[in-house]
Amino acid sequence: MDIYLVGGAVRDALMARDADAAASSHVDRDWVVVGATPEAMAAQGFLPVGRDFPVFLHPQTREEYALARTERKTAPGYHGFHFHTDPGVTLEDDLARRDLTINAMAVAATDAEDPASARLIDPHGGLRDLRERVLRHVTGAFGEDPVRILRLARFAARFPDFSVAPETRALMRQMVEHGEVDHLVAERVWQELSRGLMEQRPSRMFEVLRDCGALQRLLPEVDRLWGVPQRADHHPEIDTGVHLMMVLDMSALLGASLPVRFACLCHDLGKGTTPADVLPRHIGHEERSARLLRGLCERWRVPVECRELADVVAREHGNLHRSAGLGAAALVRLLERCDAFRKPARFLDIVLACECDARGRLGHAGDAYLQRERLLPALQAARSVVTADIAAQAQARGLKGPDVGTLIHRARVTEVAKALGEGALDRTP
Ligand SMILES: Nc1ccn([C@@H]2O[C@H](COP(=O)(O)OP(=O)(O)OP(=O)(O)O)[C@@H](O)[C@H]2O)c(=O)n1
Ligand SMILES: [Mg+2]
Repeated sequence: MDIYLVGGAVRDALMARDADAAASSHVDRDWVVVGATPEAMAAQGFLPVGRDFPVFLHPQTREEYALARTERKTAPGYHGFHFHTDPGVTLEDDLARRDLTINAMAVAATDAEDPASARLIDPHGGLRDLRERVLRHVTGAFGEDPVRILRLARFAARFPDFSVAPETRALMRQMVEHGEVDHLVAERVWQELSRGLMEQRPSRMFEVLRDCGALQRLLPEVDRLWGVPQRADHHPEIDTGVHLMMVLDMSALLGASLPVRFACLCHDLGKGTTPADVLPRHIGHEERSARLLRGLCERWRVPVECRELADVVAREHGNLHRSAGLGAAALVRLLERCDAFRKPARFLDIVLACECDARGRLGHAGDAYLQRERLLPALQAARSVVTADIAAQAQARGLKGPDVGTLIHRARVTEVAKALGEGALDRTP
């Protein structure tokens, strides 16, 4: 049997060489095995990944070794695949079924330590596309797997200076028109979207998905934000979709976690359903965002941590932005609504998402989020209240649940007022 290194490890080694960077340290190496059978793999100690899937794990390194295969589509969507492997399937056959030319290059396993100096097996011009910074599909096989649209969009977010080849754009549009993305399963969609959100320039993923029409099918709540105006005094970029992309890229620039980036993605969904006669104002968009968010999260089975952060950010981002004008009592109420006393670490995520929102505006990227300088000391002061002591005293006086809550609230307001050097009364009506 002959073994080859393929995919990301080869691509990234060549990119690092071209960039004159240190050898790339691609962690996840993918291997192709030519001229073997499942039985021969098992005899060598490789462990099958699934029953009907020609992929094995190396007994020591646990890296993936796939038998060279061809694929045929038998039904729409992600599940309808038939694999064909036999010892006669060549490396070239296997490379031809891959998604992008830059991912369809191989080197012999004996050269795997230094792929950039090895003899490259590159039947589809992957190296040329890597140098010209083009994402191009390999063959019509791309059209058989709609997940590849999402993968391509994710690679665009990872390699933001790459463009999409015109024929690949056309193919993706055609796939969307034929309803291919309507059969995607939630797990795969969320997997790719979440990875793309974590890349260097998340906006590129959404631009690519929007361009081919996939965004409209997968995330219509996001897609319809383009063309929706906002007040120019608050939002010099005006367009809500443009603003959203700036917020997402700011979240990446600030190294935000996935829940924060997802919260950024969803914070303004409600602006897409603002009645036309109210524009460019968006009164009450927070509540509408939260409702649209619920549907989106159910559709794509978004994990609860992302969902919950996005919900509170959608509801409260405007209140955090306006918190400079709040007195101690209103600040404590805001902190309570954010569940900041039980989840102080999560409150930092809420503030960070709001910072991305504020700085994701034309001309505001360099602003400091001054609200933080008041919100965090307020939280710290309020947390200094020992709730157990107040509860014990209250119980000794015969007080019950809601009254205890009121006493704790008042004590927090007092502490916040002291810390901010203000009276406890609201400054705003
Ligand atoms: N739907 C898919 C999934 C994977 N591949 C092929 O399998 C390789 C390995 O897949 P994966 O590890 O997911 O991507 P990498 O390109 O290795 O990128 P990275 O691991 O850096 O994310 C890809 O390069 C590509 O050749 C494909 O053609 N179509
Ligand atoms: Mg890989």
